[in-house]
Amino acid sequence: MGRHEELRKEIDQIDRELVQLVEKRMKVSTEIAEYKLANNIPVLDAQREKKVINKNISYLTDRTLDSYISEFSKHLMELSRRRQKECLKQHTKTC
Ligand SMILES: C=C(O[C@@H]1C=C(C(=O)O)C=C[C@H]1O)C(=O)O
Repeated sequence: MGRHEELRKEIDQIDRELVQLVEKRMKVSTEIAEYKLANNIPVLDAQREKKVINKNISYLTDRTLDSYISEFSKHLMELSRRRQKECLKQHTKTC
């Protein structure tokens, strides 16, 4: 196997793990949505999102990746909120 192929295999394995973790995160987010619905709490919590971004950046060892992780976290939470809203709207068993 050439080096390119070898590295792509590595990326594929990382993506598999990432997808599994994103799925897990989305499920927890959905549970939070249920709690919010029951307790009349809005989906967006801007303060919490700032903390999540800073926390995630702090996990990095490579400081040159700060802005990427900041952006990644923002995207992730945007999707998480979208999923929460979708679940609250439909309120089906799929969520
Ligand atoms: C999951 C929550 O809902 C929203 C999504 C967040 C996330 O995906 O981490 C964080 C804050 C909220 O805007 C939460 O309130 O914890």
